[in-house]
Amino acid sequence: MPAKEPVIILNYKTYTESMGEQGRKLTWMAMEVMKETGVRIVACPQLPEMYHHKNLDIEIFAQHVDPIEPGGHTGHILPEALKCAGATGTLINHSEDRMPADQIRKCVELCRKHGLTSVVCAESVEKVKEVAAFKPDYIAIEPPELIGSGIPVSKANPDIVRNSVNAVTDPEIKVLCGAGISTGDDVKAALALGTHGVLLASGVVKAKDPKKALYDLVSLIAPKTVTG
Ligand SMILES: O=C[C@H](O)COP(=O)(O)O
Repeated sequence: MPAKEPVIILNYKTYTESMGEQGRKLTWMAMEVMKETGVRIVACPQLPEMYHHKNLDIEIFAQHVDPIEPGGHTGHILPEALKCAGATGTLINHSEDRMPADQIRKCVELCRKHGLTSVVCAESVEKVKEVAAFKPDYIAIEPPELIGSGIPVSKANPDIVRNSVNAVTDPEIKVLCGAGISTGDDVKAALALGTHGVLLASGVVKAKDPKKALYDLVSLIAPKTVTG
């Protein structure tokens, strides 16, 4: 299995480029790059397709979970069902799928109960502080205005990343950053600011050559020589 840190979380969002067979290919590419370079990569495929990514040698996180117990919750996503589908973790409160603070807290608690890794997204340092009280495994700071922009948060707004890292005093909680990350340089800058990795999507999913983009992404942090 991959090295412990840092982590690259690749969110497939709902792009057509990450759907169906293309989505499966993307997961295989991520798996190959991870094996070859030793950098931990986590894939977040589209939820209805999670089963197609099960039992591969790569961690799979969901893009969302709901704060519910088994029962009558039509259309919702049950933490237990994510586990059945092969997920070992989930994003919570992504910028494109926000939830109120009490629901975030409940999701984190349910993740803990069911052994799922929780990655809570936050749009500001204030939100980082608020969700840190819920003790998720990861907090990803993502300024919404930079999401999908190709302008990396680690270079465009290093202060929000640095301040988020400093705001989390609990050593058990790891801080990631996301928005506009697409190159090895962007990842290196994110780590230099004290993060444990990045959360990204379009820089890889929408790249002409996603495998090349993945190799570039890990090129400056890989413990093994990158040949791709
Ligand atoms: O989940 C990923 C983030 O929203 C960042 O998206 P992006 O890499 O396309 O900017």
